[in-house]
Amino acid sequence: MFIGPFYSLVAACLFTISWWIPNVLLTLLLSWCAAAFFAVSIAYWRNQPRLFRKRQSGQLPRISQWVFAPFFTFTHLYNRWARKRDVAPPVQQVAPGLYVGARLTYKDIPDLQAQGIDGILDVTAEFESVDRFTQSQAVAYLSVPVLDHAYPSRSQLMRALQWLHQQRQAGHKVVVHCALGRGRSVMVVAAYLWALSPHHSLEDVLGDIKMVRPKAHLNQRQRRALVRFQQSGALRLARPIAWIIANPAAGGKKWRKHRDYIQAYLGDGYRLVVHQTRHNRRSYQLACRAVSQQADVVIAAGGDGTVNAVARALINTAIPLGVLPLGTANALCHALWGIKTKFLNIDAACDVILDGTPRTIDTARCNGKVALLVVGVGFEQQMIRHAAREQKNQLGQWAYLQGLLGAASQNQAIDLTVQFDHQAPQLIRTTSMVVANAAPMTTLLAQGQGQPNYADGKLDVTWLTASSTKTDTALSLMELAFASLFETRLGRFTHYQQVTRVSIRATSVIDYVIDGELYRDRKLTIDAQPQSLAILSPPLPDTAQSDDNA
Ligand SMILES: Nc1ncnc2c1ncn2[C@@H]1O[C@H](COP(=O)(O)OP(=O)(O)OP(=O)(O)O)[C@@H](O)[C@H]1O
Repeated sequence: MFIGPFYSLVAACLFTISWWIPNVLLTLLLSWCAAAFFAVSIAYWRNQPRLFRKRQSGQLPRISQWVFAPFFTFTHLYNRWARKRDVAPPVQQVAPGLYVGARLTYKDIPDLQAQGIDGILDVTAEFESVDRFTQSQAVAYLSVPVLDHAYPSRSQLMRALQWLHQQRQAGHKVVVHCALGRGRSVMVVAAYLWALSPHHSLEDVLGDIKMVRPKAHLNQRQRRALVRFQQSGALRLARPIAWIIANPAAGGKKWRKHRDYIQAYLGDGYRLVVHQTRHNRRSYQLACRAVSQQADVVIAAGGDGTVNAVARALINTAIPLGVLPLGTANALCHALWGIKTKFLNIDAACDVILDGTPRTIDTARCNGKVALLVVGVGFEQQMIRHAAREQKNQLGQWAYLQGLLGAASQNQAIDLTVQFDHQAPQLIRTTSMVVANAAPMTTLLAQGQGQPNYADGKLDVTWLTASSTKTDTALSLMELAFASLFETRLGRFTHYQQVTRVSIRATSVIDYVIDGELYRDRKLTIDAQPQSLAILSPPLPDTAQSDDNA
């Protein structure tokens, strides 16, 4: 998109000029302009309309008005110039009771009143609303701030559509306006008309708008975003239903602390049904109920145990899983979206659920139970046994490290008969065997060849050579750390194999762990379940370079 680079260039030019000007006052003035344009360019690069802090009332805070005054002055002057050149009326009806408009000023009020328009959907981020209009009881107003040439987020669009639909059903006449009534407003109106007639093509919908307003034009990014939203089911007129299944004990009782905030945040985009768990079986039962009642999204709020129990009910359904990482380690989120999820940011986690796109990942099945992360025998199981709830409440994620050190210092070897796929069974003496579907780098015992790929349809099996000395055990853990950091296997003390099925037997009962929960069985059979779980993930950045602006 050219707008971000354009404002960066303006900022760079202004900085350069300010550097050469001998007058201190002028230097300060130009530096201020440059800083304002630079900040705006960053907002454009990141598609972040929040920079201006436009309020729900449509007003811009005084501080924003001052800080970004050079930018606002520029946009006002450009808008006035462009509107003067425009021969088309600023507001035009494109469907019964639905209008597309340019930025509204006091001069437009008589026209709006004459047409009986009593609803305004303002999709500008950079202009204040006409307060006489928005503060009137008789006029419904909604601000959905979007940057010029950009497109709304999924949650913004869903909110806009639901509001538009409510207004239209209540018999209001509504104008959707942006700066010039060409791009942003057209995109929202097109989304609404497409939601009303989903069997039409986007070209049909845009064609209808263009018949009335020929200058209506979506740029490539807006078009692609609209198609993406339509394909992912975001163009709906009723608020989707999300079930939240929350574990109040997870992660040192984080749910209790953040519950109200989360409900208010997600309540913007979803009708919420909230349940608290008592144990994992209950989480699973609740998730099954959500599936049978056709929830649109089921959100697990807690740690990996809760996520696993909820996911179990969603495997091979079309209902996506949302995750609020309120547990201790939340290794799945770490594996899927990176280390940043370790530093809990409620807003970001909620945004993924509001704006995220469902992505399908593999899962595994072990003796009929679901594994999203790992099935572990030996050290992994002993580590989880050590990291009991009180430990996790006291030490947080350090409880797992303490557990691993405890297991490594005991260094207990076990004899397993293991069969990989259709190979002949082999006897393996080991201190740790981990079968991984997904595992972040912190799940050290699963890093035989670096982080497992959770979308390759395969399971990654890592095991350690049973060693008689603790030094060898320490070296094998270091070898895994190396593999994890450099995605390179040394293979001196550790072994690795990629399979789709593995069976493990022992002479006695096997203690094992699945995603942090402890189990016992005589024999384990673990199968890869390729592409079996849809999970809401952060939207992919729009990579397209071309932009033929609207
Ligand atoms: N209301 C509750 N009170 C106590 N325990 C609960 C409750 N609800 C669920 N549990 C138990 O909590 C465990 C799952 O915890 P979960 O994995 O979600 O959090 P965590 O252990 O803090 O995080 P992580 O697994 O990411 O480290 C399960 O054993 C489940 O039975």
